[in-house]
Amino acid sequence: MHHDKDASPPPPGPVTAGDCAQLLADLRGTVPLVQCVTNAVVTNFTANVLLAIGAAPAMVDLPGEARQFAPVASGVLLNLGTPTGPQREAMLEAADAANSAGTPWVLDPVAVGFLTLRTETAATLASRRPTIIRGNASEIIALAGAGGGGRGVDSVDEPDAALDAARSLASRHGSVVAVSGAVDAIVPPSGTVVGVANGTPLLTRVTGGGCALGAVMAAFASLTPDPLLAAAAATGAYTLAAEAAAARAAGPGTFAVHFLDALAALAPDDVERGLQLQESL
Ligand SMILES: Nc1ncnc2c1ncn2[C@@H]1O[C@H](COP(=O)(O)OP(=O)(O)OP(=O)(O)O)[C@@H](O)[C@H]1O
Ligand SMILES: Cc1ncsc1CCO
Repeated sequence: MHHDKDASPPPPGPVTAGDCAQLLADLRGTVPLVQCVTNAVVTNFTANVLLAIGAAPAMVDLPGEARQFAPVASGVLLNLGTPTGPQREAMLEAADAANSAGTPWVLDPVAVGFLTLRTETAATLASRRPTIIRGNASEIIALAGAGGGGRGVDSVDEPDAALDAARSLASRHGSVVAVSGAVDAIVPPSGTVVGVANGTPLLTRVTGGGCALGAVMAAFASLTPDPLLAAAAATGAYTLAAEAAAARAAGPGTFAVHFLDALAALAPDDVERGLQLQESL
């Protein structure tokens, strides 16, 4: 793709493609250590995605160990996909330990709404002020208390409908809220919403497409004090790699394999050239 810097329009908002590209370069230089308390379905995929992009995964999800690890981790992901009792305990202690140590952390409220246990746990975790809350439209609407949730782990709502819910969640908890969809919306506690228009529907045809993105956000959040930039840069790098993989894939199976290759091959320059940021959501 040809890109002429001089002919580019001015950056669309507080986040620029150049800032996102630089953050990917920083990630490669830093190799952030990401503690994941995540679901049984996506654990292996998530660890491989982190390794492929240039981070280091650690699936430390035992009570007692989770609080010990969070202060030494670069970033923490708490994902409620298959929330066993011990995992819920581990998440609560990891959130507290991360907050005490200043470790950024990401909450992914998978399938909240209809299911009481995870919904209550998600509300408790949200009140502990995650750095970033990441979910699909139905999850964000349900966590904000505005809807009943999706169909299992999948969204039945459009991201547009989730924008108001995301704004209210973001200001309530002081978190950046990232809503995934065809255009991902990244919503700060106050100020301008950033849209990332990159991506491919194939990301919704493999399990963990959203869950692994949460882990990548935790990696990026360790690199900057600006969680809006971190969430946008993570989403941009992730969805650009997905586009490259989709161009080579025959279907979901080969997509997943090509996706790991594309994450590893993605260069900061690809982000600078290919990122499609939007401001007016
Ligand atoms: N229609 C679409 N077109 C392009 N990309 C999409 C589309 N829907 C989702 N995506 C991308 O897929 C990724 C995962 O989003 P999705 O909404 O599927 O998450 P999720 O439902 O939480 O996933 P999961 O629970 O399976 O991990 C995001 O990066 C998003 O950009
Ligand atoms: C399929 C599934 N069920 C619980 S968690 C999960 C992974 C996608 O969120």
